[in-house]
Amino acid sequence: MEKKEEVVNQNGNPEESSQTLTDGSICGFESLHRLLQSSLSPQLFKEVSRLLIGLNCGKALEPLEVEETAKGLSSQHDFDIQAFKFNADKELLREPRVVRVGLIQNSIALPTTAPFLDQKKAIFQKLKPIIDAAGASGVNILCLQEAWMMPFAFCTREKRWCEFAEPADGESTQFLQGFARKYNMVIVNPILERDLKHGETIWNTAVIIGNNGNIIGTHRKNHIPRVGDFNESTYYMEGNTGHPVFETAYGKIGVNICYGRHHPLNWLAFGLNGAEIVFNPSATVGELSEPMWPIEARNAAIANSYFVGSINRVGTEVFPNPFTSGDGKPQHADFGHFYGSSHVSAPDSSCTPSLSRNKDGLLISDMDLNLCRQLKDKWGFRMTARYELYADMLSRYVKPDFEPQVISDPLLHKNHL
Ligand SMILES: NC(=O)NCCC(=O)O
Repeated sequence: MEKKEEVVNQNGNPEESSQTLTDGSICGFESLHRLLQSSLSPQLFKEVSRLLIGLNCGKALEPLEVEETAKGLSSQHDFDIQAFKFNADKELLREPRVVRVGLIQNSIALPTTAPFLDQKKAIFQKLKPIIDAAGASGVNILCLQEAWMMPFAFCTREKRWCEFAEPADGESTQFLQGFARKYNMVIVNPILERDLKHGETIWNTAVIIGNNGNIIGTHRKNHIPRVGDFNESTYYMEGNTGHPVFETAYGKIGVNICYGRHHPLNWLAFGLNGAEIVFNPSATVGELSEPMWPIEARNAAIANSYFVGSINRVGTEVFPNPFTSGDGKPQHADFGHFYGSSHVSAPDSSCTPSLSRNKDGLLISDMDLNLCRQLKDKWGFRMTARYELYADMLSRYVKPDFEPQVISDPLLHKNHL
């Protein structure tokens, strides 16, 4: 993205103009990475990048050439494509296990006032060329954003948005099954699920579609936000599927849906079940969580010796009726800006630059899954974790008679005067 005309304050620093607020950019740049690249000398940028996004096998992450058909689709349909390669060290007894992973971030396609069926169809249409670009690029595992098949209406608390919920084998899954077969691709399909066999209850679910177009299984979001406008508990309950890891043709994958990323034990459980890649399909806004976004994902990748694919939707979704969330803020009709910034984090603490903050995009990453075990061997986190200490602590903590282990200074309340 081109740098926009900059508004500069008296100290010579760029100032937030109304333009930067409304177009979702950072002072006219599509991402922090691009801002730094454009503002620093090449030498300084290299050094800042080393610290900010780390090194993979001692080197800056390798960019990959984007495939021609995919390039054509991206310019025709106005979405970004970026591609990178995570290497692992060469091993003597194992061949490299390189998997190509795709993440898609997007805005909704029609205003939230349009008829629901039109909105849904328009999102499907919008996604089609982006998924085709992933397929043409040879992506093996593709993940979409949280509840990609609808506007993220959970701020409103209006029940009519429940109409978007669909069975795990419903329309969205059927739509994606075609691509899975066509491109021999595993697809992670995060939807608002209606469970027909259990009284039509609603869940926030990821359906895992195998590369033969079959449904391998589902995972339901474990942790539900009750923060700011994220009134999601109005719509669905805490998941009942545990922390499944799905063994696919291309690797063992788990899905930690959105707000679950704030819970280290949630990440841990997917790791203990053997995940090599954990996807974090999300919907979150700048004002609430942007500084946490890159840190939590990278920390999870490091602590659990797996790759993390973080995806966030893009844009500002305005709803027909204003709402409040009991936080004293004036009534408003949107969540704020969904800041995109999808990226991949690796167990060696490297990560890709983020996709744009304000544009649809496809991020492609080749990852040698051998890196997971190499990092386990190097750092030994699994071996030094002392799980038994924490199992004991937690089993005591969940009992009603738990007493925190606090040793007070006996002189704490003594009057020294
Ligand atoms: N969708 C969702 O869980 N959003 C919560 C906001 C956040 O965790 O940043």
